[in-house]
This record gives sequence, C-alpha cells and structure tokens, in this order.
Amino acid sequence: MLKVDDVSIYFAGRDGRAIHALDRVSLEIPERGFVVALGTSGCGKSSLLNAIAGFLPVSSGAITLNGSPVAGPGADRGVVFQKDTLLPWRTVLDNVALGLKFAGVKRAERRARAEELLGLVGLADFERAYPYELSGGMRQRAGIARALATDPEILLMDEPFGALDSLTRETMQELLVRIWRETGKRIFFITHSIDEALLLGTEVVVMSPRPGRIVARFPTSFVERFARDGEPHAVKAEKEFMALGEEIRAIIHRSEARSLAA
Ligand SMILES: Nc1ncnc2c1ncn2[C@@H]1O[C@H](COP(=O)(O)OP(=O)(O)OP(=O)(O)O)[C@@H](O)[C@H]1O
Repeated sequence: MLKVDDVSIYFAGRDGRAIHALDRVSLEIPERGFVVALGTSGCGKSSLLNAIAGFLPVSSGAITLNGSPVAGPGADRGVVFQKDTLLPWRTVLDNVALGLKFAGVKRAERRARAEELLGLVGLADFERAYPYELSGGMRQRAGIARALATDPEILLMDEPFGALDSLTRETMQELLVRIWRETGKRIFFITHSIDEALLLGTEVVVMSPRPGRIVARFPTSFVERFARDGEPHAVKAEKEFMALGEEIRAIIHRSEARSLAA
C-alpha cells in the first residue's frame, strides 16, 4: 500500500510569504490501484507526485510505501514525466537498461530485461535507435519501459500524455491500461483532462488550488470496460461517464471560483 497521510507542503515565495502548495492531503493507493489526480494548474498535483517520488520533502505529514517511510528517490518508484528524460547519446535499449546498471544488474540480464520491456511497450524494433529518431509517443513508450525496468512497486506519471496529439494520446492510454493489467503495478497519474481521468482511473481525486487540496474523490470502474473492449469512444458515450464528467467539471469550476474569491 502507498499511503499519503495528512501531507502539507510549503514553498518559500519570492516576496517572503509561504506558498501553501499542498494542504493536509491524504490518499491511499492499494495494490493494482490506478489513482488519478485531476485539477487545474497550481493545485499541487506535481508537488504531491514529487513528494511521493522522494524528490521533494514534505513540510508535515508522512508518506509510506508498504509501511516504510519515503525519504528520497528509490528504485521502488518509477517516474514518467510529460517531457521525456531519455539521454540523447544513448540508444533506446541503453536508456531503458540504465537504472538496472545503477542497481548492479549484470550486462546480459540488463539487456534481456530491457528487450522484454521494449517488447511490452511496442518498441522491439527500435532498441538500437537514438531518442531523436523517435516520435513523441515512442519516446513516452521508452520512458514507460525505463520506469518499469527496476520492477517498481508503483508508477508515478506526471501528465505523461499531455504533449501528445489526440490520436497518439488514445493509443498511449490503451497501451498504459494494458501494461497496468499485465504487470499489476499500482499507478499514480496526473492529468488536466477529465475524460482521461475517468477512462483510466480506479479512483479519481479532484484537487483545487490555493491551497492545493483534495476536494472530491470518486471510485470509478470505466477502465474495466475500456480494458475489455478497447473502445474509448463507446466508454465516453456512456451516460454515467458523461454525468460524472459534468459533476467533476462543476466541482472544479466551483472550487476555482472560491479560491479566486478568497
Ligand atoms: N519549487 C517551487 N518554489 C516555489 N513555489 C512552487 C514550487 N513548486 C511549486 N510551487 C507552487 O506551488 C503551487 C503548486 O504547484 P504544482 O506544480 O504542484 O501544481 P500543479 O497542480 O502540478 O500545476 P500544473 O498543472 O501547472 O503543473 C503553485 O502555486 C506553484 O507556483
């Protein structure tokens, strides 16, 4: 279980005043959970993800993974950002295997594991390519393979498909759901898109800014149908999908108006 318990995060602002980026946020991501954080810009989504990743210390509260406190980055958490962080001078295969090298895994085993993961993300024919030879979607595939290389307990994904065109984005959503089902990994995923949140998540947490907090939570199961039939448009056309989307949209607008008025 990944547990975020009453976490607050403050930053020092330029004018000397503290920026309250996250206010007493709690959430749990069980095994096989796919939790999506949704909200407008500045509501603390990235701060939350960076704290779980161990890149950012919390000001108060605690984050634990299977009972152990998160005190810094670790191989038990794989991270994928909107902009890929592949090393341009290394091949796709070497990029994927890099984390294993740091973990002390032998060369032949690194190679076998990286090849297997490139197969999983549909890049088997590109292992010798360099990042500049790949499209945006392919680079994100490589990033996902790399994040999975150390067999982490959880994948942390910060708007991974935010910069992709809509068709590529759909393909990547299908791919991610397949990987989620096949590997059984828990996932924490950030998006601005209500449709994406509802399509992918087993729970959607809605956040609002100033200070960043969770204003609503919805357990969801549209992803089961998406995984089974692979037809995002049919899922999005479901009455319940549209109704929940409207409800969430209203919550976001209300909390945005409240925080601007405060
Ligand atoms: N390193 C930092 N120093 C100072 N303020 C910061 C820092 N990082 C984030 N903030 C502030 O904390 C608040 C939350 O930012 P955060 O990036 O977590 O939000 P977000 O929901 O991920 O936004 P976006 O969707 O735009 O990425 C914002 O007001 C932001 O300006």
